[in-house]
Amino acid sequence: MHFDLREGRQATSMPPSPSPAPGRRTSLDTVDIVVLVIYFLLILAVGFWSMLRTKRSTVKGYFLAGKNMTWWPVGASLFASNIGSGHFIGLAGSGAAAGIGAIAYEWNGMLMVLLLGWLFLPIYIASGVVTMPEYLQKRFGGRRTQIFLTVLCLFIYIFTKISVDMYAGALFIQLALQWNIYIAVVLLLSITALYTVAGGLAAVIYTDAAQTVIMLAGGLTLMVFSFAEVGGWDALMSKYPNAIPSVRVPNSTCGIPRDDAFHIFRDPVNSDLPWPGIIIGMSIPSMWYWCSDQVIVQRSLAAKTLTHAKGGSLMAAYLKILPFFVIMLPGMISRILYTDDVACADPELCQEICDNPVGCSDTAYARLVMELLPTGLRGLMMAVMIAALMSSLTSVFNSASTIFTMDLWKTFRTRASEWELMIVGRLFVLVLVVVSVLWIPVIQASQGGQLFIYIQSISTYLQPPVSIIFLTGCFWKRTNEKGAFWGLVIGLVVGCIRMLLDFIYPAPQCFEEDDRPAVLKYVHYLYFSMLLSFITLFVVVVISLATEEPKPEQITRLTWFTRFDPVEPKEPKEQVFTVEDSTMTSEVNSSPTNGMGVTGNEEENSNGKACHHRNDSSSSVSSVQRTSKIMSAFFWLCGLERRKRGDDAPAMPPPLEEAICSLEEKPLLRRIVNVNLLICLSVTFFIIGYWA
Ligand SMILES: O[C@H]1[C@H](O)[C@@H](O)[C@H](O)[C@@H](O)[C@@H]1O
Ligand code: NA
Repeated sequence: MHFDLREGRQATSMPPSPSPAPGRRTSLDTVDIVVLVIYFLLILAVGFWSMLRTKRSTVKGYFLAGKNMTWWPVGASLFASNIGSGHFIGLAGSGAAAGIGAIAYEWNGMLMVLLLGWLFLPIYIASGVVTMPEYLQKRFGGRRTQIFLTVLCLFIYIFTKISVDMYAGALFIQLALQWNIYIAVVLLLSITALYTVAGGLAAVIYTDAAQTVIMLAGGLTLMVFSFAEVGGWDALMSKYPNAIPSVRVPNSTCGIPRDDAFHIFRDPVNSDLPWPGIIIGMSIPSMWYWCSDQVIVQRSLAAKTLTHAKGGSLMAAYLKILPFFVIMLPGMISRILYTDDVACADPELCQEICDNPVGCSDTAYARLVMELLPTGLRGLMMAVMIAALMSSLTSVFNSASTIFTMDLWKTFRTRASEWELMIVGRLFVLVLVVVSVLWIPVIQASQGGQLFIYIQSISTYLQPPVSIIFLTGCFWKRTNEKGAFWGLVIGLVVGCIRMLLDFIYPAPQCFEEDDRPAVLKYVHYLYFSMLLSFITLFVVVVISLATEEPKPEQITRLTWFTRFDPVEPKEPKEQVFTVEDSTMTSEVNSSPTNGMGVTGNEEENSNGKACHHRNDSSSSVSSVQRTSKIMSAFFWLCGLERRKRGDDAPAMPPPLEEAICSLEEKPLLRRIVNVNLLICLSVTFFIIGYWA
């Protein structure tokens, strides 16, 4: 039995290569479908298991499953949220096109995820925030920085995460099965929707762990097959430089592999990834990704204790060694095996082969899957791709709708009911999806040859100003609201100008003259990242110093140096809650004895001071009890509610993970993670040094 949904035009233009590969399969067999079905059942099972599991434990609001997370689900979830289909397609494609250079992004991430655990997370925990825009709100006061950041984040998600992963996933399906790309997108989206509904948001972290296992199992299998096919490690090293396509543009270097293919650090002036840019220019956007973005930080905040969060960081860092072996090297092997197609260097030929005149290197991974793997394993790889895609999309959707409802909607509609928030959160995901699908043609047109480079260059234009704001906010007490806000605004204007220019003047192909404006021609995007960071930093520092000092409550427990400060009483307007007692109502505030939340059942933090939490949705707790049974069942299914008979769990996610503000760590465990930090850092520097 064969499942064939080929697009006519595609199919006819398909056998383009001089020697049409005879054994090339373009559809899945029954066995593959069976494997896929088993995969879905497994994920659903894990989803339900974790829903039930979290349901039986304490009921402290929707995300509180998170407060019990140990290091391994946290680490796996960090990894799974990070590595998406964009990485599988993009990293392999960049490997095929330009060698190992782009792996610097992954290995740089290893350092940044450690930085999160050891430097940034303690501050976020101490501050008791749940979202990153909320941190800025507390640290700087006012609303405009918070709102600005939220909107910006949502744009970044659309441009660099959602649309890219959807495009890559669809591209994979299209290449593998020759389905129409839009059928593929719709299919992927419905699967993700199904999964989100059935698995529920509470289950995201555990299913992420399962997705990680599948991604690694499938990826490693393909790696073994590709190394076997090419003839092992030495064959890869010796054959790659000779993987030159037979048809090339005459008198050009097009199609010839780079000399520095096996080096990460490349010429500072004439290369595709200049080394000073790799060291500094890459670290700043990467710091946004790992240390100040909701998608990642939310996972770490879900850890039981600071030590477990650090353990999660360590695990994610170790896992991030793997994409090099599992994705990038196979991509390079693909170029050796299918040189004429994957490394095509003639625009017309490329157009025929993969519908893209600029190049076909991004087909590298899919090509391996379809040519090398036996029936059954191709189904597994399909599952891998879907796992990569879904584990990233669900995390992004989750975080995006969290910040949209909490940091935007609630700011403008302070009296919004649970219902309203719930509907808004859901609808918003829909909006995100639609906008992202609309963006896909732009990616298709503008990615040039390498999808991975598209992701990273867009990131470079939007993320550095945010990193600088968080960096200065966390580590320089003098930073104030005006400095931060204007730094962000000016930095972004500069970044957006460059981004627009990039869209207007696409990079020339290898045989074309570079007649772009000088800012594009001479300032590599990694250098631009350095420049942009510097401009932002300059604005932040100058304006902060020229204006008034931040108030004490904007510093206490909100910077590195003040993270152990005693908890200050909150402003009386704000409802103060203890962790245990989520049913307290507004009377709390009028009662002088416990109005500040200093009651017996509070956690002690490392100073022996009480730590309290704000619960935003407290006012509607009672209305929840009135919700009908059918609706609760519906909510439960949608992952909107986690409800135990007799409990008054709020019906809506927004209580979120209650902040864990204790920085306490057990001395022994602390020593263990610290020793591991040293080991992990040594490993990181070793591999980077080895491939330098
Ligand atoms: O996986 C990488 C992402 O694709 C990049 O955008 C990040 O900047 C980098 O840190 C990550 O390691
Ligand atoms: Na993923």
